Amino acid sequence: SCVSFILYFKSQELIFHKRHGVGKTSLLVQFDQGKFIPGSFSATVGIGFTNKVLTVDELKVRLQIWDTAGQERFRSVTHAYYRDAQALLLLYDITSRSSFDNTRAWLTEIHEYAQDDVVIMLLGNKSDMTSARAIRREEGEKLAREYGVIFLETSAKTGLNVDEAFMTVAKELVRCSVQLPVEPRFHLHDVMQPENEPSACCGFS
Ligand SMILES: Nc1nc2c(ncn2[C@@H]2O[C@H](COP(=O)(O)OP(=O)(O)OP(=O)(O)O)[C@@H](O)[C@H]2O)c(=O)[nH]1
Repeated sequence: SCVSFILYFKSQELIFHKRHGVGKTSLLVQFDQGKFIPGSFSATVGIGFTNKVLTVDELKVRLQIWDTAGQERFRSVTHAYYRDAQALLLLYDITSRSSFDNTRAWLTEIHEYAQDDVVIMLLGNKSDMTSARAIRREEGEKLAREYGVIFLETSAKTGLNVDEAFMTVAKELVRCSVQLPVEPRFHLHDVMQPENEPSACCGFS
């Protein structure tokens, strides 16, 4: 048995027209290939995606991860993808205050465009760059708490929490889809028993 989910991966960073990528592509490469390829990724243009299959409680979960351009000029393109995504990964760079400030704006925006039961994860990337850190871990945790979303600090370079981040999202997606009592979006009842207690895990709390 296999279930599929669409993940939408987003970051945004524009400083005086100079691009400072927060590491989306690097994080996906680390997740996909288990290695860090430094430097020189060409800026993501438009939208690309990676497919990964994870196993959650013996259930195969296919994640279709859409890597989207952070740049403002692609906004109208990327808005269309909010609606289809079951999970949103919002990435900021712990060495960049502006990338962190942007996440608050997205969290508000998501309310408007995303499905109500979307799983949201906030990720603070480049956690290996301790001497350049501009955002304390507690600030990330606080923002995540405020919006009721999951939070982790990651490093595409060292691989810290990279697998954990996607595994956490996959588990949450399975848990949330199992809990839909009336019209399950995924027919999981053959393989898993629905839990009795509904929880506020899905979507904004
Ligand atoms: N030290 C460190 N550097 C990183 C990390 N992740 C990415 N980088 C570096 O940051 C720069 C930008 O990374 P990209 O992966 O291209 O960023 P991006 O978010 O995909 O950029 P766009 O697709 O244009 O939005 C590159 O020089 C990477 O090598 C990390 O976890 N630690």
